[in-house]
Amino acid sequence: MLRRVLVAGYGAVAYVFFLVTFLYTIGFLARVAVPKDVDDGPTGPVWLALLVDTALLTLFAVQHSVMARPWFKRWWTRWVAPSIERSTYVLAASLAVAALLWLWRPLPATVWSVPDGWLRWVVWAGQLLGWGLVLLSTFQIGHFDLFGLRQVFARFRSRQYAEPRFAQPLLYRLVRHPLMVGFLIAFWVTPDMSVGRLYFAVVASAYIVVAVRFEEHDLARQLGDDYRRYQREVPRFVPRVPGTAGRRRAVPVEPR
Ligand SMILES: C[S@@+](CC[C@H](N)C(=O)[O-])C[C@H]1O[C@@H](n2cnc3c(N)ncnc32)[C@H](O)[C@@H]1O
Repeated sequence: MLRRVLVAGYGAVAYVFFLVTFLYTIGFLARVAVPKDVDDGPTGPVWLALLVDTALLTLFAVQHSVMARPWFKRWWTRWVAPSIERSTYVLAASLAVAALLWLWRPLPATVWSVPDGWLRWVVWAGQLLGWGLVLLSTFQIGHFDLFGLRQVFARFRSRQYAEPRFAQPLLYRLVRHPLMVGFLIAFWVTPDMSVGRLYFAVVASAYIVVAVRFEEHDLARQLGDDYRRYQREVPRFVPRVPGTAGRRRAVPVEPR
């Protein structure tokens, strides 16, 4: 019983830590309601800021991509119980984000700034829409599975955990990566773009473009022709314009 309580507690702590870093990231990029944002921090030579920021972004990218690979999961679940595998991944990812938020070095020179007025509010709304899309997408494919909570609570209740099926809810019929589209919108749609924030947006976007290829490679291996058909039917990031020749309905995909 104690072990099951500890597992559930560990999952809950990992989830809360994720929520805190996620909300902080929104404030960090928006420069709202956080003590240290993307344009704050120790100043110094540009080369040092670029070096530190690149190292922080690389740490996140390597952690996120390596730990998500099936071969890595097979390897480390020899030591880490499968019920806390996802929570540990979430904890590691949140630690990498926390390090980035804490140690990020600013390059505050302005690239663009939208003057006060209605357009500025429209741009803010666009950024909020991006974050909303991120959150909504997680719920479409199983928010509590993605962040490890269902796994630890299945263990707590001594139930067998079943991975969610490969789903094609609304957003996933429009594009294959709505969650990443949400991030791209949140990173780029901003009324105030500094050099440091632009560097963050460029590197993070490049990482997203590479990371989804790894994810698709794994999904194609798991689901075979069904996934390859889904790739043909549904665009990666940009929805098709209704009425264009390429528009077709997505086909059902077998469960994972
Ligand atoms: C962080 S989520 C990102 C999902 C997707 N790349 C996106 O941007 O919306 C990554 C996890 O989602 C899973 N996944 C991707 N597409 C899915 C779908 N249509 N249904 C269920 N799970 C999916 C992947 O297997 C992976 O474990």
